[in-house]
Amino acid sequence: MTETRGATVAEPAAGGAAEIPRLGISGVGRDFHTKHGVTHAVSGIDLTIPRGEFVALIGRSGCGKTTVLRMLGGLLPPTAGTIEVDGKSLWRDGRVDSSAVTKLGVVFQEANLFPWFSILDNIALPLKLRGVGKKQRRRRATELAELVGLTGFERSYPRELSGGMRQRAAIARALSTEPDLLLMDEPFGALDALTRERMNLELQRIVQETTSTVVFVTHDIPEAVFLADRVVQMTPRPGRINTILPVDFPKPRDVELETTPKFNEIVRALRRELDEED
Ligand SMILES: Nc1ncnc2c1ncn2[C@@H]1O[C@H](COP(=O)(O)OP(=O)(O)OP(=O)(O)O)[C@@H](O)[C@H]1O
Repeated sequence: MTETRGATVAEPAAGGAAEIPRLGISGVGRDFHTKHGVTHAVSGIDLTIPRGEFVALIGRSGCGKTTVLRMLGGLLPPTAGTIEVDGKSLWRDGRVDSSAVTKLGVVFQEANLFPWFSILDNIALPLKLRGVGKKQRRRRATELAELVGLTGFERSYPRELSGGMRQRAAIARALSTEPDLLLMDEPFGALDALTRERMNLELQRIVQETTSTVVFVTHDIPEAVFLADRVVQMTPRPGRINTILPVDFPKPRDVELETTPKFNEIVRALRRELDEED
């Protein structure tokens, strides 16, 4: 296990050739101008994420995690730096490149399903918006419902499902367009501990089956260590990267991992970093 402070970790290139990373973040910052003055929410973020990597973003409330995710998701333009998806700029002159944004899937804390659509229609909605024919999108949505363990609930409505099931439907919807990059902001934050543990296992399986690259925001340090290949810890005012911690436990990981001394040592090391901010 190596530790890197405030640095970009260069990725080893396969076969010696320089591989274009899935995500290249360079010098990214975001200021907010309000009537009370300027908030430097995020500053000098450098991070390179290769294909297939799972990166967890942790840090105290207000350190800029959501701001970073919104910039990566094409929802908020950076005021400094560049973001590249597969080597292509996501933002140009404050405007998002629509061809780059099609490579992204986003899941938030709230599932945000449409209550008047069935689960199948919710999952298929992004495909409908892209003009995919009814038969094809229903077939794909049915496959995705199976992938996230919702077979048998395709005709149900969101209100008839539990919070965990709704979140699984939201993940299936985000995956429907086969995104190259899945961005998740506290997706399991509203769930009880047991459901959250189950969702972590499910997410791990789904990510392995779809070979997705993931940026996952969480407050929960054990959750971050359980899921991630690297944990990126941010500090506030302005939000910066403080530590990048590789987590090299083999995958798939089992919940038993959380009882091992090495797992707890990593969790404690990250907690210490957060405590040092006080
Ligand atoms: N639209 C906005 N206008 C003004 N300030 C903002 C805006 N959005 C975020 N901020 C400020 O930017 C900083 C970072 O906020 P952000 O929501 O990204 O933090 P966070 O780490 O995601 O917090 P939490 O863990 O509580 O969700 C905060 O100081 C916040 O007040």
